[in-house]
Amino acid sequence: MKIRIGTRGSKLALWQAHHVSDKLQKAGIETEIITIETTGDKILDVSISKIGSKGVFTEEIEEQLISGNIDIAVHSAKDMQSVLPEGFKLIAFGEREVANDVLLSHKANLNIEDNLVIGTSSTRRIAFFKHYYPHLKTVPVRGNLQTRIRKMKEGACDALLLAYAGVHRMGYEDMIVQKLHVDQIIPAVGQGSIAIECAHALPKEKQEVVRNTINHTDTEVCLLAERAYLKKLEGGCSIPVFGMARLENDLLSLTGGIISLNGEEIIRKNVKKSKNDPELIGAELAEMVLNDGGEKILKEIKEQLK
Ligand SMILES: NCc1[nH]cc(CCC(=O)O)c1CC(=O)O
Repeated sequence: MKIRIGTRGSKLALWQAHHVSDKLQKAGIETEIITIETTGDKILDVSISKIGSKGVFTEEIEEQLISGNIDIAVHSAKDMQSVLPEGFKLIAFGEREVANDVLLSHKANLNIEDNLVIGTSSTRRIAFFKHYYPHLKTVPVRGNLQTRIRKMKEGACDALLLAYAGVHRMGYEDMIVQKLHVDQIIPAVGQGSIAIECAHALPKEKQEVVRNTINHTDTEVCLLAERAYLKKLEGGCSIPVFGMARLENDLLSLTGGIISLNGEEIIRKNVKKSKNDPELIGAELAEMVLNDGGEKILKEIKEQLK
């Protein structure tokens, strides 16, 4: 059996594809990595929230899954919409890394109390920073990690706000100047984990081999809860919705919410229950968040992003 793995061409995406490929090879399975360029990779000058988040990084990859050119696609879990297009599913989640965000800079001795310019295009990060660090200015910086670092060094900003997972995978840990705490700057749903997508039509034996080799059960339970929450919030990646689940023995603790674009209003809730039905926990959290002011914030954000 040979598994053909589709991936975007960024260094981070390739790292993730090779990570999955190595695991499959260690399990005795032959692999091949196929790089696919997506619309999201081509459009670098426009913020993702403006080109529309739906599938800009996935559409071309899904075409290859349907045509059978590739068997599976490797993605960052947090880049995946909560509802996949008809005919596709996620069959495995890789073990999650530390999920927090970090500030990265080429300048030593930066202090978050200083008047820094922070590079980020994420509405969630911008809103959280407006809330907790109102003295800081944010500027949009797009592109893959290497491009963003180059733009920072050229003077676009003092520091970048990024997921630790990507920074770690790319080996830029020595540039981390501050770790943000997950209880304060709550990560995006799925942050730090890898998701494997396939077409429903992929032969069952291949699906099983991939799932058995790659899936990390504890991570999967957490991500099912988080993604069920995201689904109810109708959160595309441009909506500052956040959520992170953790296992505490047999209990699943899911904290999540929504923050207004200007950072002024935050709704943050927690549901902790038996891990047996993670999707129910996600749905329950969504109901609490929506009923307790989240619905109003969500409506306002959709108006503002139009
Ligand atoms: N939105 C881009 C993206 N998708 C996944 C990661 C990092 C890796 C991960 O969270 O798994 C990043 C970069 C970032 O947010 O800093």
